[in-house]
Amino acid sequence: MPLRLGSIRQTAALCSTPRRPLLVTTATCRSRAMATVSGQSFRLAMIQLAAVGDGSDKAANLAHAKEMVAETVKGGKEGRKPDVVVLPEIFNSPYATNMFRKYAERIGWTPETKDSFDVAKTESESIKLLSEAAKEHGVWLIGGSIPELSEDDKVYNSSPTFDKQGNLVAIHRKVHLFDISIPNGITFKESETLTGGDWQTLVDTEHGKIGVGICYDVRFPELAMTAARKGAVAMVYPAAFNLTTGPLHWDLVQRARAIDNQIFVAMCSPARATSGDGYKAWGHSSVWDPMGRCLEQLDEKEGILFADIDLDALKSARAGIPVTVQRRFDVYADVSNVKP
Ligand SMILES: O=C(O)CCC(=O)C(=O)O
Repeated sequence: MPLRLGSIRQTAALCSTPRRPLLVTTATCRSRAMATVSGQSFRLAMIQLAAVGDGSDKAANLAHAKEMVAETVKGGKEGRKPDVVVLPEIFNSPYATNMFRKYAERIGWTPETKDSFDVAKTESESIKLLSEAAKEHGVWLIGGSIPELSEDDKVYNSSPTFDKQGNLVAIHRKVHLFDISIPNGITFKESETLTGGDWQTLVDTEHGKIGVGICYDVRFPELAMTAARKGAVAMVYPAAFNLTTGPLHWDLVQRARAIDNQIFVAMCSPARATSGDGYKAWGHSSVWDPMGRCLEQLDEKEGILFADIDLDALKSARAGIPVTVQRRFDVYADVSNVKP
């Protein structure tokens, strides 16, 4: 009998790179499409956050996230403050299709109005809290994801990114909804209550462009490929795989996106719930380098992961295996459709 999970979702590193300063690499593809990789190496931290209790108390989840961001900026054992901090998918609400609307918040940000967006005026308590955390600690914050209620009354699974001053610079609305049914495994249908987003998210930081996707988005190679072709040095996915597809695919999809595109790939999961009949996340938040090596990975428990994103690794991966200049668009189509 397939497990039906329509209703609820909710420290230790297993596998380790020195930092280097500025790098500018130019990669050319045969005939067209040039991607310029530039930026500074940086330290990434991901918080594998545990839901508080059964995950239903939004205020408690938010307070815990705030506490964990404050802990993370202390920089772990090495005491080195991260530049970019990431939270997991749907961290302020249970992960359940019938809960999203109840927990959804009006944010009021759109790509068109982003320059006039004022955090102080948003109705969203989660956005206010995350913005304050980013500003207080002076870090980039990819704020996991939260259910968002749009002006036209649709609900999205949305990942907000804040700069070091606390400005909300991007929102990625999960593009590919998690609708799957695996016999004797898991059935989940986000489209019961969610709408898919309709833009790609690339965040310009002083460290380089970072692409943001959410969980199931990782299964669509085109999203990562086009981000890389537009110059992204990393794809970061707040995520929450499950106990069926996690052991099979979690590592593989990240390695595949990393190797194919010669970029860093990171996925940040919630910690696995230890009780209750709610969604059980795979955990295992991890970071992979452009050669497909695991830089750091957690187990299933709550924890904080730190990884150095050394942009020289992009240069050497692309020099050693120069697929970026070996493509044969005279033989097959350039499906990325990214123009130089
Ligand atoms: O792709 C998968 O196996 C899991 C995806 C997922 O859990 C999600 O999109 O929330």
